[in-house]
Amino acid sequence: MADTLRIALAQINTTHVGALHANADRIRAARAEGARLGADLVVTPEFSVGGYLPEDLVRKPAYVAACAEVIATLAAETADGGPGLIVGGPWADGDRLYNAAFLLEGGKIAARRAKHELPNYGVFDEKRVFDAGPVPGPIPFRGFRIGLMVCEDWWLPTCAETLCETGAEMLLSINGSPFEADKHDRQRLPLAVTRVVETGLPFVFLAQVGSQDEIVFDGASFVLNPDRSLAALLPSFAEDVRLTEWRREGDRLVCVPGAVVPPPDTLGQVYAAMTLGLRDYVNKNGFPGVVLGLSGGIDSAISAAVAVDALGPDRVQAVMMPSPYTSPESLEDAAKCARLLGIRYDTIGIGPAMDAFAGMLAPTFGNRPPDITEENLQSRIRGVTLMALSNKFGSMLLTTGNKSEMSTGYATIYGDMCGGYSVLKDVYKTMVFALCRWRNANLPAGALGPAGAVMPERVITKPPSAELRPDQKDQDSLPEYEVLDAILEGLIEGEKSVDALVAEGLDRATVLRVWKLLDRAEYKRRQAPPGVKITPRAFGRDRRYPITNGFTALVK
Ligand SMILES: Nc1ncnc2c1ncn2[C@@H]1O[C@H](COP(=O)(O)OP(=O)(O)OC[C@H]2O[C@@H]([n+]3cccc(C(=O)O)c3)[C@H](O)[C@@H]2O)[C@@H](O)[C@H]1O
Ligand SMILES: Nc1ncnc2c1ncn2[C@@H]1O[C@H](COP(=O)(O)OP(=O)(O)OP(=O)(O)O)[C@@H](O)[C@H]1O
Ligand SMILES: NC(=O)CC[C@H](N)C(=O)O
Repeated sequence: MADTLRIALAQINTTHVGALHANADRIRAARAEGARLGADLVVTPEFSVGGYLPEDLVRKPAYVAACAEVIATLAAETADGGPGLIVGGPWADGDRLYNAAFLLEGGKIAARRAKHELPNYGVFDEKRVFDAGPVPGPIPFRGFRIGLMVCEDWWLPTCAETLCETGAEMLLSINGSPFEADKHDRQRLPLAVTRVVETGLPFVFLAQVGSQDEIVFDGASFVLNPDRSLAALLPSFAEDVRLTEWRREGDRLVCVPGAVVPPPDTLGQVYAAMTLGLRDYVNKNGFPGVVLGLSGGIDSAISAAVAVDALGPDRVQAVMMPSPYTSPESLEDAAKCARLLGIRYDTIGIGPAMDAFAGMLAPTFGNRPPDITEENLQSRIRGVTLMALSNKFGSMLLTTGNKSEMSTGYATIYGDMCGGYSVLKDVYKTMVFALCRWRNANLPAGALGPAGAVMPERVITKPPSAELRPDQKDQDSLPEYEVLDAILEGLIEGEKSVDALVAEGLDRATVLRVWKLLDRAEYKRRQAPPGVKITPRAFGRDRRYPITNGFTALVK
């Protein structure tokens, strides 16, 4: 009986959903690296061939057939005597379609395991497109019995328990686990410890890294030994192919302890997720870079910083678009921020367009006094201008609204909401302030931007203002951000009642006002660009509310 097994954990960015040949090349490179390290088995993440999350793409028979072809090719390549290979992808079996793991060994598909537990909550809808496989049994591999599971399988006890009872020597899960701040400490590690305690088996969590539309995969793969000690923790937000060595000790399989790379602190994780999300979105969709409006305010400053760290200064263009209400401080701060970041900075005044619209609309508006209409026009003129630059130069427009604004509708639809992607969509304003301070004090790993402060201090300390009329401040229209964000978190992430929030010390009238703002802004969010998921309840797939909602009027 063999006593040593070497498993390479390929924590890779499988290029993107549907890019099967590029994904296969990435898998091949990981297998070659595993072979170089002396691996017997190379493990790649959930749906590594097809790209994760495939959503309704799996309903296309052509996609499923193409995946099967690529998997067959990869299987044939394992006739070379090198390591076995675990990949993920769709498996059409008669009229059933599974999310499956495939063991490729000796030139063929040696085993398949269909995902048994299909996640159908949060961002997931797997019951809609996949059939559930049977509870898995262990797979024999070179003298060892491996308990292979596909992601959600290990989040519930049944599969691990059955694998243990049927003789598995280790639990090995391949994952596509979406990032949420602190998910490793808060959820994955404690749950993995539970599975180890329940079964007495070592546990491997092999995760993918990268981003697909709104979802970031943060990596942080790990191995737990039967005594619950952490034998390996791979980096967060970066690819890695790590060799793990397994030995039989009595009747147990144990992993030789290796490097443990803890995830960054919470702000570091959120910043890294925003950076990876934007980088992969822009690169996978083939944009040369991004353009954004730089107002001298905090939201556009941090968005620009993330863009520079994601793409490098040469791929980011900032545009200041002053109106008669733009303060000299904003002009100075925007220019200084662009200088600190080393990005191209253009100035395009919007006064002429404001005058043109005022003249065009005057006969129809008659003697109605100026109001929010004229404010929104400024925002829309900026949106049209930025989209013109995007059309002309091919860069994607980066939109800058944060979660506090998206929650309350404090943004102009077809105005500052214009754009292709957002890094702040799921970040509350209070966290925006903290992230700015964090970035000015830290150079994130892998960042393409400069070290040191990249946002002028005044951008962080001055009161937020949209500058759409003289002396306007956000707090003329909204509660203080500390109060607003506490209420929003309670209503959105907590689904709390008005009474529960009042019992926590919040003012009833303010809570009611925010509740109504939140409900009424649903129509804006449905038309908002996608953005990086950071919290357990991001707008979009994670939180699906009706637009037409009569319950709002009943809330007291
Ligand atoms: N249920 C519904 N379904 C579909 N459409 C609906 C709708 N309710 C209103 N609408 C439409 O939406 C329009 C109102 O929305 P919109 O035009 O956006 O305008 P509105 O929401 O009234 O105003 C925009 C708000 O955002 C603030 N703002 C603007 C720009 C930047 C910033 C900032 O600091 O970041 C803040 C601004 O001060 C103001 O409070 C209506 O005129 C109507 O056309
Ligand atoms: N004068 C300006 N020049 C360039 N872009 C602007 C200008 N004013 C607003 N924008 C764009 O519109 C977005 C919304 O701006 P606004 O100042 O109204 O609100 P904000 O949410 O406080 O954002 P910020 O903190 O970036 O100012 C900005 O982030 C920026 O991208
Ligand atoms: N892809 C999956 O099955 C992932 C589901 C799992 N609960 C997670 O969030 O990590």
